[in-house]
Amino acid sequence: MASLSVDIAATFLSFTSRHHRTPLSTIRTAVLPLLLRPNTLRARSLSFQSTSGFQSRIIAVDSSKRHAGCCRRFTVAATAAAPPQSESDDLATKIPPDNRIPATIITGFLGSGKTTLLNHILTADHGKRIAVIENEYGEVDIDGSLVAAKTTGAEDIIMLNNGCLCCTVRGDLVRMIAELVDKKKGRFDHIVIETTGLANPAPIIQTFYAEDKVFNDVKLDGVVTLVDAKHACFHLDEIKPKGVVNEAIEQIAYADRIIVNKTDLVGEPELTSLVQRIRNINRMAHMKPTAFGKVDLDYVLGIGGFDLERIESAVDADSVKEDHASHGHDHEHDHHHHHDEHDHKHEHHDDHHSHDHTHDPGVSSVSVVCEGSLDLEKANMWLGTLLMERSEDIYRMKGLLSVQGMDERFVFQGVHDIFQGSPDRLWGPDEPRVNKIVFIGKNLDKQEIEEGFKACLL
Ligand SMILES: Nc1nc2c(ncn2[C@@H]2O[C@H](COP(=O)(O)OP(=O)(O)OP(=O)(O)O)[C@@H](O)[C@H]2O)c(=O)[nH]1
Repeated sequence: MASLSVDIAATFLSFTSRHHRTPLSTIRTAVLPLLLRPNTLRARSLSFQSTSGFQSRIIAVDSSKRHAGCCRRFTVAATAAAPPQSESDDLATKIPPDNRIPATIITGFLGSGKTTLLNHILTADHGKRIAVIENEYGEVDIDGSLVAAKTTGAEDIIMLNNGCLCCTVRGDLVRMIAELVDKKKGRFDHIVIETTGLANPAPIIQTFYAEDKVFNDVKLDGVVTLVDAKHACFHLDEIKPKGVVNEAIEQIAYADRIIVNKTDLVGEPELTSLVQRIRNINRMAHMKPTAFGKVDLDYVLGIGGFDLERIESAVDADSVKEDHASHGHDHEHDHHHHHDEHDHKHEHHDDHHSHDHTHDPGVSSVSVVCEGSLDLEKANMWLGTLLMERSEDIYRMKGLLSVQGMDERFVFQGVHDIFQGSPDRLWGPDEPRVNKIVFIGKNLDKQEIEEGFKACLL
């Protein structure tokens, strides 16, 4: 398994070093398939090798077809002239220039304030025309929950009812985005997707890469997670049966922006401890405490959380970005809102009263910052093997690397088995070649990651 992984990473990174003068806008992205299941090894291996003459490519795995071992391939615009290398090249397509419509995922546990934030976005004066996709269970009182949206003219409000985006409704999401784009392109500037409180964001994120209908027209701008300052610890502490995810933790782990909401209901010590706890899970996200979802709009829209061009700010692990300025204790509202007030019926919905204050989320951030240049082969071996063996546990990753022989910085980001990397700007003549990587995931061993990474340095 390791050698295949090495092939994949080596092909990719070697490529980038050969074409290091290609501007980022031309070679924007490559997504490598990391192999999760032995029965998919062969298919993906063959398809990858058949593209080895290409300048860059995307290979995206449709996770809904993972069991069947299916994979699809795209090639980048810059490679359009390359002749087909194999039968499967008829699936080749171009990466569009990045004027795709941005989409923001708003997630957060039940009652954390997602709709409140959405209403704030829709009523704020930002001049953007926003299409909203709502994912709710059962009958939805659209009049009640999105009054502001209706009256202030969200371009479209589409309901995805009776299911969770993380499972049955994903196909519907793809269809709805495709339909929006087909019928209303030009009439809206941004898509906002509000998930149910019990959704795991990963499959929704993957939809933006694995589904070409979506990928060609829409780019994921970011994941915004609402955290209920009053009840979050309760949910984070919840022990789930083996193999069942704690959605509250996952929603934090995948976030680009975390809004710690309902600060009017807690005191400073409670908030400080929650903020620290969130920070332990996700060191990359920006975090802002507030009440009633009141944040600046540019905090949640246009954040470029998946843009390679913006990796640097995310991997700057030392810059912990809490903004206490907006911590509003001046609100006197007493909306004691508990998740039990919701009557969502879903198979993931466990008995919230059974928690026992054990605190072992197992999800954390690990960052490594070190100066030096990486040996390409060793780095390939290490990264390839890590992703091969641990991609299910690695929720998000971002990195900025100095590779021996490359004049540019190499930036990458990923979500599980989706990996994107590209040369970035040139290193400055006197600029220290500092590598920075951050992984957010389950059961990460900081020492092992740090030692493994440092062993790749020359
Ligand atoms: N006190 C207080 N109440 C809030 C705040 N933000 C939202 N609420 C209230 O909390 C309740 C739930 O807010 P919603 O915006 O509906 O939360 P949600 O995440 O969309 O809820 P679900 O979709 O049911 O998961 C509503 O009654 C809001 O008015 C806040 O900052 N402070």
